[in-house]
Amino acid sequence: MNEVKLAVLGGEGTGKSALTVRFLTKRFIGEYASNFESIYNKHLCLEGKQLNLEIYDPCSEPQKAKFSLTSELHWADGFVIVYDISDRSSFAFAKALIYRIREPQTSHCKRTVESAVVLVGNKQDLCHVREVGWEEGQKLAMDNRCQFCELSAAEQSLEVEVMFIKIIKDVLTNFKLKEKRRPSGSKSMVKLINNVFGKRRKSV
Ligand SMILES: Nc1nc2c(ncn2[C@@H]2O[C@H](COP(=O)(O)OP(=O)(O)OP(=O)(O)O)[C@@H](O)[C@H]2O)c(=O)[nH]1
Repeated sequence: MNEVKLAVLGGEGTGKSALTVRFLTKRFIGEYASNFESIYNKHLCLEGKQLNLEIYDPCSEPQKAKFSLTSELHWADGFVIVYDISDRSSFAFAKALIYRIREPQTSHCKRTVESAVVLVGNKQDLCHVREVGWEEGQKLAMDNRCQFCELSAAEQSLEVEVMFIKIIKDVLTNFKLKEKRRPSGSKSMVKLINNVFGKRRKSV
């Protein structure tokens, strides 16, 4: 069975827990205890395949967090990067997170395929006090090979579900790509021997 690990990251109060809980329970709960981190488990069936999903929702107080960003980056197969469209500083924070994920040392140390990332502009219901334009979010995402959407965890259950399902599918696609790129032990050895000796024989 496939194991998919997602980390939901972003600035304080952007709605990370609201999005996660909305996806898992279809409910919006106004306030969440934010002084502890959680890893949620969900069993899913996607396109006829069973998978085990883990979603990491971090703690906003760094001194209480068990993970450092570095370990989150290594743990997760995909990232949901959240900002609040009514809070410009949260967009700057999201940008820094995306740069960190896409930084060569991070993306290449154990990965043969780039991580799946979706940038989410949350609290779209607050668009009357918007500080970050839709185009800005879209551009940041495009420039860094991320998916992008704006939505409201408070008001849009379906959109939240679609966003999570999309990123999970992207992760599964990456798993397949990684599988293809991995040289499969004995087969590649046979290929190598054939190439070397095959060519020599031809030239004799
Ligand atoms: N208007 C509006 N408020 C939202 C939305 N999503 C979350 N909130 C509110 O934003 C506040 C923070 O939401 P959380 O889900 O706790 O955000 P968080 O990013 O997990 O917070 P920390 O863990 O403290 O960083 C809460 O008061 C939520 O009710 C949304 O889509 N619209």
